[in-house]
Amino acid sequence: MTSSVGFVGYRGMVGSVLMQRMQDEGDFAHLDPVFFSTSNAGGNAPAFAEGAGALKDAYDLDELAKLPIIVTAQGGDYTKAVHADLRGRGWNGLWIDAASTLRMNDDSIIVLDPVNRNVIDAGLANGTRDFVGGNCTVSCMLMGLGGLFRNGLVEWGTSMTYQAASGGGARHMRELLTQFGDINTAVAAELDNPASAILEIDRKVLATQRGGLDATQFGVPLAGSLIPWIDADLGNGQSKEEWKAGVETNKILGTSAADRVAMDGLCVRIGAMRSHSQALTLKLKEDLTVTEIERLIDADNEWATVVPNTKEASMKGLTPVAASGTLDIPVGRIRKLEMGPEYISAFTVGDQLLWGAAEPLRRMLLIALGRL
Ligand SMILES: NC(=O)C1=CN([C@@H]2O[C@H](COP(=O)(O)OP(=O)(O)OC[C@H]3O[C@@H](n4cnc5c(N)ncnc54)[C@H](OP(=O)(O)O)[C@@H]3O)[C@@H](O)[C@H]2O)C=CC1
Ligand SMILES: N[C@@H](CC(=O)OP(=O)(O)O)C(=O)O
Repeated sequence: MTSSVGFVGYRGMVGSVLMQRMQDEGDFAHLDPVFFSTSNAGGNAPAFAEGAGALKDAYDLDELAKLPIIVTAQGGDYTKAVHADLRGRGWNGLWIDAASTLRMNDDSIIVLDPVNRNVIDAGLANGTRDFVGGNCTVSCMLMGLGGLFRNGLVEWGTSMTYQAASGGGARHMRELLTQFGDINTAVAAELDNPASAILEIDRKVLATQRGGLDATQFGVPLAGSLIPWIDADLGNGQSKEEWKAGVETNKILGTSAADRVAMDGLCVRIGAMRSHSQALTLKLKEDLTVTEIERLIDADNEWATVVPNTKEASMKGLTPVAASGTLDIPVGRIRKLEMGPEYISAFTVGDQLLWGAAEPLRRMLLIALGRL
């Protein structure tokens, strides 16, 4: 007996990665998918879902309410527009969502089952119906460093992020590539001539960045530069992305107020395509050896992988290029800092469309279906 599952946002960036993972793992054999669209109701369901019928209107509450499980990667505006009304009319199904809208509600759980399966199971048993994927940097950090956090070894931490263009969505990725291309075009003749002066090339690049690039999505040029602010301005000097590090980490871990781990830092957009990186400083509660720290990280889950703290291994295995498209979460640059024996550094990279977005949703669906 299979369960019907509604999918909203299946063709967006997170939704596409989710669909691909579900096809790769054969998940559709265990459910009857119903696809929804906000823009093309009546159109064809995706080709991979043979027999799924026409796309339904994602704003049609009657259609949504027929389903025991809805998975959405459509975005926060959609969640705001539909979720409360659906609940308001008595719908008691499971809502599995990629957007941040419901994350910090008391009656929702942030899903990252390799880290908080106990919280998810308890929630299901106690009647929780809203399960939300975490912020991408938070989820990737906890997948990598779960061995330290879950053993209660972290007193506080800072996370300085290097976030890829894909965190903004498909149009942001296209804009970054277009900017790189336009910069290259502006100095193509000089690059072809080995005798041309590098300062002249640099001057032309800067002039193009300052006046000749389309920056509609990011607001300012990203190619050859960076943007030290992600998400909304909270008005207290902190960005919303930075705020999420503290509140979401503690909610996922289910820490009590007394055990709260202070997490804060600066979130920065860089010109990587996909995969978020972060440099961490952690104050541990104990003076552990680096060997013991590495053992705890490696042992925590099957995806966290310690990269030896050498130049060669770091350059090869600890980059967005190495991590993108994989479920691996490499963690490297682990060493004691000058500040004292409990202070360590670490650097981790994770594909924020996989563990940072689609994979926790996919696994929550499998848990709900009793398959994980
Ligand atoms: N990007 C990321 O790294 C992460 C994103 N999230 C969250 O996931 C949610 C979805 O994000 P994301 O997938 O990036 O959003 P996208 O903008 O890629 O997709 C969202 C929706 O846009 C519509 N759409 C309009 N034009 C197109 C087009 N040309 N191609 C594809 N879809 C189109 C689709 O709806 P329709 O088919 O109905 O027209 C689609 O479902 C957001 O809430 C985001 O915050 C969470 C973690 C990480
Ligand atoms: N804000 C993230 C992506 C994202 O969608 O995060 P959230 O799900 O917390 O809104 C980024 O831009 O890299």
